[in-house]
Amino acid sequence: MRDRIRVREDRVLSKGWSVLRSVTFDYRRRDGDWQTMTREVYDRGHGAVILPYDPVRGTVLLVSQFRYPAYATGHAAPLIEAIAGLLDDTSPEDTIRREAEEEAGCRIGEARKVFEAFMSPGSVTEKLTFFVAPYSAADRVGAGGGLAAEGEDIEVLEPTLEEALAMVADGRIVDAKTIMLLQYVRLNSLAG
Ligand SMILES: Nc1nc2c(ncn2[C@@H]2O[C@H](COP(=O)(O)OP(=O)(O)O[C@H]3O[C@H](CO)[C@@H](O)[C@H](O)[C@@H]3O)[C@@H](O)[C@H]2O)c(=O)[nH]1
Ligand SMILES: [Mg+2]
Repeated sequence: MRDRIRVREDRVLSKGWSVLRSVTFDYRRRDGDWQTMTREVYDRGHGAVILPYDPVRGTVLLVSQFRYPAYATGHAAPLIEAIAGLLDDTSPEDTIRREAEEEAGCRIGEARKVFEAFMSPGSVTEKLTFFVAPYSAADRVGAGGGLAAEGEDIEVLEPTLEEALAMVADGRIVDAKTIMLLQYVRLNSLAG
């Protein structure tokens, strides 16, 4: 694609927690014609996400937390999600270990990377790296809850995989990364 894209202007519209740019570029269509377009691009870095599953008890570890952007669209309940975090200059593997301890008080042993995915590629640069890992009750070494100083107020949930999939079906789980990992664990028969 590189010979089909010429960036004309790259302008920062907003630089706060994240960076919002407006990029104007020429794009050579498949039929050879050039077209100029402008796209807003939201950059908040990359992230990583993990779903710990207990192969013996058939449970998964999830977290529940208030998400203002979801609330603003009318989703009043806290979001039930897989454990996730922004990379903050660390590798995806180190990030999911740190986040599993901080958010869910869970020590992660061997984690398996299962795929990477852009979650909203029309406007958001973020790519998520997805992991699963077996855990047992003995790996729950802390209370979790997240970092209160950063505004995190996280509840740890431990449903069975069946219960979690039922929550996807009835709309109690509406977070894409979480649905993807629950389905991965089901498709690969990892948690019963
Ligand atoms: N001050 C401030 N803090 C923010 C802002 N946005 C996020 N934060 C804080 O930054 C921290 C980010 O926490 P992480 O656990 O590292 O990230 P996350 O919010 O859980 O993000 C994960 O889930 C997202 C949603 O699915 C993913 O987009 C992301 O990649 C990651 O996987 C939280 O304390 C959050 O409150 C902001 O605009 N301003
Ligand atoms: Mg998080």
